[in-house]
Amino acid sequence: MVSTGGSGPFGKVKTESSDWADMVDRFQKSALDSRLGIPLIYGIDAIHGNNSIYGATIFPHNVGLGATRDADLAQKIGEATALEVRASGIHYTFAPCVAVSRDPRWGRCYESYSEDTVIVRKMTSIVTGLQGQPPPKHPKGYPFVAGRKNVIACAKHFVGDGGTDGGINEGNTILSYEELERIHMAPYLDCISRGVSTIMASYSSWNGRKLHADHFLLTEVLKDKLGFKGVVISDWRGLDRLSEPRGSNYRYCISSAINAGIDMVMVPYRYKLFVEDLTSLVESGEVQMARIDDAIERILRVKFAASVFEFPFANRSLLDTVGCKLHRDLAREAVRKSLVLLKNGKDLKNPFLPLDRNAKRILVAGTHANDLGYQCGGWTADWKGSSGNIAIGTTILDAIKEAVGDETEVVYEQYPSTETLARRDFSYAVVAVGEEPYAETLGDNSELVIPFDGVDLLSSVAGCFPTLAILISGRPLVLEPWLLEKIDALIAAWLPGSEGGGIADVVFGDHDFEGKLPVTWFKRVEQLPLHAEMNAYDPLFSLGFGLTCNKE
Ligand SMILES: OC[C@@H]1[C@@H](O)[C@H](O)[C@@H](O)c2nc(CNc3ccccc3)cn21
Repeated sequence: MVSTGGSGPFGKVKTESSDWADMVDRFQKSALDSRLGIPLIYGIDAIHGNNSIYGATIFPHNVGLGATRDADLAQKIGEATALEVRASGIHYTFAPCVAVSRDPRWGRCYESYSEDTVIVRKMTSIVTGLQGQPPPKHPKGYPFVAGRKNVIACAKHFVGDGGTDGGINEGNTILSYEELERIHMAPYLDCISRGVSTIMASYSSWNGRKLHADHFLLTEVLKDKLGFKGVVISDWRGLDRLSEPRGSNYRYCISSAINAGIDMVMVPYRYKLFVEDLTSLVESGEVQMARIDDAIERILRVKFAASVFEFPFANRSLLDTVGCKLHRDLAREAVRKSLVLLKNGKDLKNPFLPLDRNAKRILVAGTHANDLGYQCGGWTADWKGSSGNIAIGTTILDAIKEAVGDETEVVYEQYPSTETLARRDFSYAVVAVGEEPYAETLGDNSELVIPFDGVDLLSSVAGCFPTLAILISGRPLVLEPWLLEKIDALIAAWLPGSEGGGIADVVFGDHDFEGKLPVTWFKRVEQLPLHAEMNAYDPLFSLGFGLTCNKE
């Protein structure tokens, strides 16, 4: 069973882990009472913590983790996420996304660790965190889940989801097989070596062929050549997208996908029709029983590996791990390490950061200074996320207030008034601007400008006071030279999640900046796609760029 887009226990807005455990266990009891008594697995998109559940630790989205390049950190985040997911009775997360995002216009770029395959490959360590470390002699290609504190993982979306033409979500990746293998397929070999239990097919196409119906890539390459012995799962209504109009000729769609190598299908609505049609296809011989046997064998293999036969129900002893200090401290460390310092002072001899925590009076402003939903981004609480107190955590404003000295006055105005801008008694200003949360195609964007009049806000404040700009976004956005000149310092904070304290830790000098750009920062959208492998590479900030505060 699958929860997507915020679906969960009925009747509750801020559902908690125990509510989910109650719900999943009820479904599980029905499964065990069925004819064969085979336990179900319950899946959810726990992609930056157990992000659908209120009170869960919300980690930075993958683009921020890519800026850390820290494989050990990613593994620890996987371990923490697995605990919080199992506490809610859920066995399976549709994570990690190992897309190699080659164009920031893509609405899912923040789910990708990097435009650089090497960085994405490094961050697949999260699979080991989620599932556990396979023993040395574990057979290659076979799924592995260590125990009740681990979850079934899902590498997605196979293959080339981040390489579509124009960054169009669910679009077409136009590459030779060699380029597809080198750029987009490489991280899957690492996931398979780590014992990943499932791999999700991409909605996108390769050279005009839909991945969900591509026998060559799903079976001949993934299963035969790479030896993957886990489950290939479809995306949500991925089969419906195999025909036009979407969902028509469903029997043909089912036949194409199952024969291509899809083993498990996400059918949220028309599941009865699915069962009828597939049964009919097997009876007619259009789908061979051997294909069904292969799919069932893989599904049972994952369920046995995940010990759901032995332990089908929620492990409620883990409930006290949800949002615990250990996990929040880990998330705060991840935030610290993800921040990329793009500008520090109007000349190198006068660095602007770290800020004076004992300044007399500071102004905090901007749409993203006091909005937990904005700093968490999409796939938080529900599918596309939202503004407001949708999680438990610390906003940038909260963090600044906690970090400054007792004598320091913090004045907060989302949009500073003319009276405030006319004052001359602020030591400096911190202005947080950025994108509103988005998911999938809703995030496709070819302008990539800072929304909510963020540029005007930055300009008006920086025209009055020394100003640190913090950009909360899933990707690089347009930064005009005049604006860069006007502000005193600039941090790319990506989508940091619940622990805004990590930003204050670095801004006030308790820790230095470590983050390096995981993606190219373009000058103009007309340059796109623009990545470090290209000959004509003229970015505003290169892949790997990032300043530090210390002199050496
Ligand atoms: O949530 C399940 C999957 C997810 O794992 C995939 O990465 C993603 O491509 C995906 N998209 C949908 C469809 N999105 C949706 C959003 C709100 C309500 C219903 C469906 C589901 N899923």
